[in-house]
Amino acid sequence: MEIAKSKEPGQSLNWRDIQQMTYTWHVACEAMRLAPPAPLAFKEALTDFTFAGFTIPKGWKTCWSVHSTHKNPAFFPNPEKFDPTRFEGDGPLPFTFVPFGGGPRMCPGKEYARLVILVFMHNLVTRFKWSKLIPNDKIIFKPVPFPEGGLPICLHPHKN
Ligand code: HEM
Repeated sequence: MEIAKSKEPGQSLNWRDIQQMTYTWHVACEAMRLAPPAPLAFKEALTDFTFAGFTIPKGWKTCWSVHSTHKNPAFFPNPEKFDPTRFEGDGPLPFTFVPFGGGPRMCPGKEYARLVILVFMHNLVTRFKWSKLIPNDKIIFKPVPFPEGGLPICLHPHKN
């Protein structure tokens, strides 16, 4: 809300504002941890390797799960709890929070996605009060996250 308070009504966000929206981004990250928009991705093994006692031969197609990494209690204690403070300080260990993948083929759209998400959240919060019409609408995976009831909401514009 610091950024929202510093703006005149109708004044647009600038790049410096975006860089300072740390808490908002932590909230978005925690939402993507619990419901990763891309919950799995495919890779081809370039060499033979062993993982968790399984030998994966070169050339095999593998599927890695963002979802199970994000729910691993060794990296995210009490993993079902929505807690944006997990991202404070140094945040999660490298390659444990991977909604955009990791390594050389990491999502090239990450920064653009961050920009769009932050601008959307800023405008939603500063312009509207909103409420869910289905209070306990669940997120289901088929295989991407989807609100079971379609997440209808009621938007009430702020007075000023
Ligand atoms: C919240 C939004 C987004 C999420 C969660 C997301 C997630 C991902 C993930 C998990 C991968 C696979 C990375 C890997 O295999 O290591 C990926 C790849 C990719 N993403 Fe995104 N993405 C998002 C938005 C975007 C946007 C906005 C663009 C383009 C403007 C984009 C373009 C791509 C491309 C081209 C690849 C393939 C990269 C490659 O194979 O070298 N993504 N994304």
